[in-house]
Amino acid sequence: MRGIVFYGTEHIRNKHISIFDTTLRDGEQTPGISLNTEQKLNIAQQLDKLGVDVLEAGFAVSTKGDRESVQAIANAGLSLDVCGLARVKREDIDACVETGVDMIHTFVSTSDVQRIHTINKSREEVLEMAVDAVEYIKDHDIKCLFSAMDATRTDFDYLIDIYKSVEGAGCDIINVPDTVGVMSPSSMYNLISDINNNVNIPIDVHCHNDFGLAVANSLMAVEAGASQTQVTINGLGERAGNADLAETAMSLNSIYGAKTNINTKYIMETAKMVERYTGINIPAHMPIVGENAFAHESGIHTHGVLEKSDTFEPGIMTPEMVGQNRRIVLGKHAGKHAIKKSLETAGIYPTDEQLNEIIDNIKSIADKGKRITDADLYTIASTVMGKPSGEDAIKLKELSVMTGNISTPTAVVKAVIRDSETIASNTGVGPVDAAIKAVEEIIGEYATINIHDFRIEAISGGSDALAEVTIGVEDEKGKIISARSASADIVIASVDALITSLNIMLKSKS
Ligand SMILES: CC(=O)SCCNC(=O)CCNC(=O)[C@H](O)C(C)(C)COP(=O)(O)OP(=O)(O)OC[C@H]1O[C@@H](n2cnc3c(N)ncnc32)[C@H](O)[C@@H]1OP(=O)(O)O
Ligand SMILES: CC(C)C(=O)C(=O)O
Ligand SMILES: [Mg+2]
Repeated sequence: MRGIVFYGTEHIRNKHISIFDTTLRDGEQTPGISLNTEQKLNIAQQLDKLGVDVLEAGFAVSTKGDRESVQAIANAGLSLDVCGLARVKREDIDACVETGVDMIHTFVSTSDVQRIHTINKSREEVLEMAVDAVEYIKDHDIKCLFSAMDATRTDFDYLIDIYKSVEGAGCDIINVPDTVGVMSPSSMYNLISDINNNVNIPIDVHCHNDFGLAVANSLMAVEAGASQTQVTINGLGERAGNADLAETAMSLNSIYGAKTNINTKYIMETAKMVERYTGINIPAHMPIVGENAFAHESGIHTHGVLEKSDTFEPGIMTPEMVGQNRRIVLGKHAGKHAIKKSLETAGIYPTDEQLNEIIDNIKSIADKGKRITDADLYTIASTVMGKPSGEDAIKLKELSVMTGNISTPTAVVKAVIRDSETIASNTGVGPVDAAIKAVEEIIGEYATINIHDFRIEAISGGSDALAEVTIGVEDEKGKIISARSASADIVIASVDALITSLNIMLKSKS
């Protein structure tokens, strides 16, 4: 049942749209990001697995490192086309050619504001430079993509002049960049339709997100006839970034019914890899890949979702399709259906009266602004139901850490696990990391630790503040088990929260 989603866009249905990923070029232009060759190669291999058609690997002339990365990716035997960026300069094009790329993306400013204030050339000179660059690329028998930079602020007649000239010079595909993200969706539709009426080669679009319209503008460009869109993982890129790959590809796939080569089940894994390498966190509410994209807390929603997920999810896009998990979160807005289900999943069956008391307890904790962890839920339930929650499998006996400016942070953990005493030590980037790794070491044969989230908050002010740590550990089935602990010692709070969630995990396994 697709409701009204195809209304007026039937012409895109089943049309193949090529996905051009520029995470390693425009994405890396995000202020503060620099990826090394190994990271770029790993991302390139992941993007190949994801099914991207063209990958812009970098700007070869810009640094030695970029040249090496582009070369390594071009020679990695990937199935996608590897593209390198070049100004309309032979030196830049030569640098790309030497790396062995399949495609060269050459660009020049065409808007008056950029032409006058950045390259200081007349319109005629820019046109000549563009044609010369395209001819030079084609002399090397390499696919050529030409971008009229700042196309969306360029005089239309001149823009058409330049696109027709590069087409005449043998260019394979033209790109229409909305370099500073100023288009509205309907203006983008009209512009691409008009360009499409004037050229006979494929059209690609590159939209920036200054007004949050990058994905909408890319989709309108496709509606108007563009056959390729430029995107980045997690929407990275200059300023507010570029159109996000996941949002663009999933909209094309699920809303329009268009065809892309994207293997959507790898979307989440790719987003997480790029998050890890770049250090730019994915916001919780980001569509598709955000932690909350398929999470439900409100009672009315969770009740519906537990009955049938389509009630409060798009339905045409499920978490499974994109490698995500659906989560039911307990908190201020939770209702009895969700709380009952969460307890039943752990084998806890309260009476209606007990359930009401558990709900009251949860709501009063949540009203104080606290998150409800699994550990809170089970503690409340065992108190209300008067049943001990069972013996913990892991009992911490000793924890010691050594840290300082000249010593590597090291932790030693001693614990009794299912009646046998174990001791382990490990090092880390800080004392908390070292302690968590030492726990990982002792627990190794019983469970795999996959920490999904980790939050530290100071409860009071001052250097003697209580640190509150909330930890979420993912089990083998993708279920996240959360627990919280507070202590004046941040390492003790972290280890305690971790061991509490592991004990819940082990109880549910036995
Ligand atoms: C919208 C975009 O994303 S475009 C891509 C932007 N990406 C980057 O700039 C990242 C990598 N860039 C770099 O490492 C450097 O800017 C380089 C190596 C390319 C050039 O560095 P520099 O020679 O130090 O010049 P600088 O960056 O200060 O200025 C840009 C130069 O390129 C020229 N230029 C800019 N665009 C073009 C173009 N498309 N074609 C030809 N020349 C161009 C400018 O006129 C200026 O030349 P000038 O030095 O003769 O005045
Ligand atoms: C190089 C070009 C396509 C670019 O990144 C832009 O115009 O934003
Ligand atoms: Mg850009």
